[in-house]
Amino acid sequence: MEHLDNRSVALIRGDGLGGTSRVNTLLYTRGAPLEYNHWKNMGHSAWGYDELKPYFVRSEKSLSHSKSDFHGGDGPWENQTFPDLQFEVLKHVRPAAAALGIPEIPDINAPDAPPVGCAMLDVSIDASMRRASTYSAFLPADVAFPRKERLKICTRSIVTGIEVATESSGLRAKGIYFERLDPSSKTFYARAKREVVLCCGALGSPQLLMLSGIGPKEHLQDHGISVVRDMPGVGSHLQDHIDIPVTFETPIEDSLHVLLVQPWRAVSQLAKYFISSKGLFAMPVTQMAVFVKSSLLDDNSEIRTRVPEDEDNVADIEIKAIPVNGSHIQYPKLGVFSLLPGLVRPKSTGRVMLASTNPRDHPAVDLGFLSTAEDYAVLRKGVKLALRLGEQIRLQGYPLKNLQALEGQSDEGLDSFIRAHARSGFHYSCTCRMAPETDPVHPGVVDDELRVYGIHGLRVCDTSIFPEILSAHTMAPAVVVAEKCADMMKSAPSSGT
Ligand SMILES: Cc1cc2nc3c(=O)[nH]c(=O)nc-3n(C[C@H](O)[C@H](O)[C@H](O)COP(=O)(O)OP(=O)(O)OC[C@H]3O[C@@H](n4cnc5c(N)ncnc54)[C@H](O)[C@@H]3O)c2cc1C
Repeated sequence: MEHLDNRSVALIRGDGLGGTSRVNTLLYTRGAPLEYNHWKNMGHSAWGYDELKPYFVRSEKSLSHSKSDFHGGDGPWENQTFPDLQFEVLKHVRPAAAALGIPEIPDINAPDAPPVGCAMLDVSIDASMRRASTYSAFLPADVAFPRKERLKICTRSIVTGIEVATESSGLRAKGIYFERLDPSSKTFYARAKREVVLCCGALGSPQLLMLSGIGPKEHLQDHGISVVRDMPGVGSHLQDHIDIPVTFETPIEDSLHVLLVQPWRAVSQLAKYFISSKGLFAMPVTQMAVFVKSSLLDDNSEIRTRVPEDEDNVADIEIKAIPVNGSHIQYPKLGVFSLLPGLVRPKSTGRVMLASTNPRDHPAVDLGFLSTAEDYAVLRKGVKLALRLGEQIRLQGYPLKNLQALEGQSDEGLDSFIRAHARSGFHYSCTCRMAPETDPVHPGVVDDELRVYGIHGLRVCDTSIFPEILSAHTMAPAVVVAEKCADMMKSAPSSGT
């Protein structure tokens, strides 16, 4: 990436039923009501917090919070907090934050959660201490099997294109082409009786649209693809959270790395998990995070005592505390603790393009990280705050050693540290954005009912439709998009849209 000293950063996606929720960190956060109300104020009247809250509640079964106006108690998707901290270093995080004037937040998903605080996070792990992926929650055997006459699931398959026909009423998606992953597979065709719904994620959905001739005309022509519909918005406005790992050495016993260095510990912990559903394998990697709104920090990342009047009261920095190495630099045999300041309201945007016309190739992704100066300013404060938290943990008597050399804390020094260590937060969004197609800067791809402009019978339903990225981890908002999409499809006329 141009602004990361031309470094590449790793991107991850889960390929399987349940998508990336099969491999992710399972943190369940929703974002602030103000952010959804911002979507609403952008003109998407059915996408404000009050309109979406019933979908959050409908899908959720919280095992840690009482059922309420905003927490679900009967939904299919379980989550819980993990207040029992198994690593000493984690026990120091809340006191360290308190010493810096950062209070505890009892529930980060409460609509009135403040923009500064330290919170135990909800994690989508079920009562049996198993991963509650969207697959296990929403497509369990008792839902899938009774529907097997009308529900066909093709695993180990890849969609290679959408068939779009020209009818008297205009363009219409008629079905999809797909292949088995086996390289010698023939091509199959599935006809859509009503609609085609793309849910290939913010990297996959624009790729498939472009492979099908729907995207920026010049880019399609460069790849020799016949243009079905010129849509400059497809793949543009890619947004992602930017994480900067700040790593520290801990005693090996006090880091998850103990499982690598002492394999017998891994075996005994695994046995403990299978026998009693307890131990390290029953714990999420991330249990807590510190949230801060950068305008409430001064240049030394001290909390200002006088809070500026600001209606946009949403944290733009999230610092995750994890007992493991969060950086791309390897520290074999060391115990590592990381604080991961993440910029969760980035201004930088990138794009998804085709690398080739082969659907099995990954798309070419430019995250566009750090293409605006504003993002640097927030990240500097995030890194300084992480260092101050580390210092406080040491002041409490914990033997924490800095692992990365950071020459002073000048803007130049911090910026080069940020460039050298930035990594993806894996929250890719907005590449088929819900926005007017005529938006002069970032043209939209879908309307408020997630229908692709100018093509009947085609919707997109994943994080690519976000009009703007949220400060939340993106899995719970993706589920809400899916819940809402299902309702809109049920109420659509049977001839399709
Ligand atoms: C390592 C990691 C950790 C994360 N941790 C968290 C977390 O703790 N909390 C959180 O909220 N979010 C987290 N996320 C992000 C979250 O998982 C995603 O935002 C969310 O899963 C996005 O949902 P989606 O439906 O938009 O896309 P996905 O879940 O990515 O699903 C899209 C699916 O479509 C498939 N696909 C793509 N193209 C094709 C094709 N042509 N044919 C067939 N299938 C195709 C992909 O293989 C994928 O399985 C994490 C992500 C990663 C990578």
